[in-house]
Amino acid sequence: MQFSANLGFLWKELSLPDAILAAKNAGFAAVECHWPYDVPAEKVKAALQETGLKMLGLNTRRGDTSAGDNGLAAIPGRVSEARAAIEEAIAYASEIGTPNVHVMAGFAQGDEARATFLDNLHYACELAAQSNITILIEPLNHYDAPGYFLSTTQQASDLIALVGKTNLKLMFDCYHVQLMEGDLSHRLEKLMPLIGHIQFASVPDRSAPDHGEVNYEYIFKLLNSLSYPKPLGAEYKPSGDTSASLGWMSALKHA
Ligand SMILES: O=C(O)C(=O)[C@H](O)CO
Ligand SMILES: [Mg+2]
Repeated sequence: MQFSANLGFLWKELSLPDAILAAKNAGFAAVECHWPYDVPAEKVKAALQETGLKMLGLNTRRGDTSAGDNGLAAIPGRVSEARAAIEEAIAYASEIGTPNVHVMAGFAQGDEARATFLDNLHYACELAAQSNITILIEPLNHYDAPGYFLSTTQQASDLIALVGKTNLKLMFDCYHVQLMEGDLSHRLEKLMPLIGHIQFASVPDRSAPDHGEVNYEYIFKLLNSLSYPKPLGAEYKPSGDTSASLGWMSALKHA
């Protein structure tokens, strides 16, 4: 198994370029991040080149976080902001060679939100295809993100079918899926053709994946048996120093 360090949570105290170096030194095969926009893309690109790591994914900007925004793409009346965020994310990803952009839906409910999200996803997929980029959508759990538009894998599968683009995929975050739906093994098997990236953390405390209600040794063995080919995203919140939280890596690498 190979792992991707999610630098939104791991080595958070370091600058993004330094966090990339730290991930390399710790033995990660790739990295991913949340919102890299405060760092010029050339600096991130230089760190990726120096380490030989790929940045597997990044997110669209969330909007005005001080006003509580958590994404824009499903919010009626904010289409031009949502599209600007999509354009910015795709341009940044394309400059640093990132293959996936997670388009964040935001807090909204109902038919108008759904229609807005579908339109914006269509727009994102067409733009992303020009740079060979995949668009990801990620169901988030109701405890951390109450009122977030996208909360289940069923909802995500329906949206993917409706948009009908081959570069629209599911971000399967085991942490969120376990909290909302459970049944991880069957869901991973069934949804495999739709999955663009997988993330993991302990459940329910979202820390290192060596305790809690999910047995990741079992899940990673299953992914191996399904020949899942890509690094798995370690997106957890270390309870202290990141480097001291990595005992799980050697234990799970050979799952
Ligand atoms: O919260 C998550 O699980 C994510 O992966 C998003 O990128 C950040 O909201
Ligand atoms: Mg996630």
